[in-house]
Amino acid sequence: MFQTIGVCGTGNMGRAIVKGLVAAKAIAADHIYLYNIHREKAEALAQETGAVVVDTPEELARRSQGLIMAVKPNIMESALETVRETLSTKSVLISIAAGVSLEKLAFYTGPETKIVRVMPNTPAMVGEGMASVSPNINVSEAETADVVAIFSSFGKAVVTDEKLIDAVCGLSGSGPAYVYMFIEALADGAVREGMPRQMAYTFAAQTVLGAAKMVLETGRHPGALKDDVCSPGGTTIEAVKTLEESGFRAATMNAVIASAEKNKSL
Ligand SMILES: NC(=O)C1=CN([C@@H]2O[C@H](COP(=O)(O)OP(=O)(O)OC[C@H]3O[C@@H](n4cnc5c(N)ncnc54)[C@H](O)[C@@H]3O)[C@@H](O)[C@H]2O)C=CC1
Ligand SMILES: O=C(O)[C@@H]1CCC=N1
Repeated sequence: MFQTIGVCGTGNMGRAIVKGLVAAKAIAADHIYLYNIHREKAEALAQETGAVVVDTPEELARRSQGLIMAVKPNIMESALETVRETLSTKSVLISIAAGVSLEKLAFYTGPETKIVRVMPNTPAMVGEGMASVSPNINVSEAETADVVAIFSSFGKAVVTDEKLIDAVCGLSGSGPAYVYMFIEALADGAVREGMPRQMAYTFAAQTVLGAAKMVLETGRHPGALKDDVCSPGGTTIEAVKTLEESGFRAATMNAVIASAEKNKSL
């Protein structure tokens, strides 16, 4: 396991990873180094978590056995330029950027660099992340296992062929946004029926959490679990019919495909 981790870019995803790591106690907070071009953002996260702010990207690279690049895809090239020279040959560079291939990352850093592409998601913050992990050829099995261990400490992490990363992005990378929209819509429906709003969010979120747990823990087909809720001639099948009429499944599939397509084009 890495003794030190650096995070370059402490925005929404960088922050979620640091908070997940610290809560999981996967690595001592004072061995997590943060750099943000807007220093105050890194300092705010350091205050919350006990991680350490460094002054320059060079220092970040020098100190980090695992260096997580959590900047936007369009500035990855310039951000890598600032860490390339000081990154130890033994360190592993971990990019979470959508749409930036292992090949392109190696082009920016040099052919010898150990690089792992990871597609995480923001529920990392509460220990329920889902991440894919795709190493390049310079990364050993033990180093890949170290990256999986880091991302497993705050959720699930699976070694994945890089060619599946567009699908991963469309499903679990972007997916929390679709689920929040679903939760909002469920709650709005109940509010329409007279339920107080805060109560509706609790009922909606716990329903999503419980249904997700049923899929993961029973191993049963989601369709069979759905059938168990639909009593013959009952209430649920009326609701299912309206969802089918509204194109719920096609809309959801199209959302995953749209995000995956965008990931390919970045
Ligand atoms: N937000 C999400 O749910 C997910 C994001 N990602 C990837 O994570 C990366 C970051 O995304 P977000 O956190 O959403 O963006 P964000 O805009 O919230 O965070 C980016 C951070 O980088 C900082 N920054 C800009 N230039 C910098 C530089 N040269 N050096 C250091 N820091 C710099 C910005 O001040 C900002 O705090 C993207 O590449 C995105 O594709 C991947 C999976 C999920
Ligand atoms: O919206 C984005 O581009 C990033 C990548 C996956 C989730 N958020």
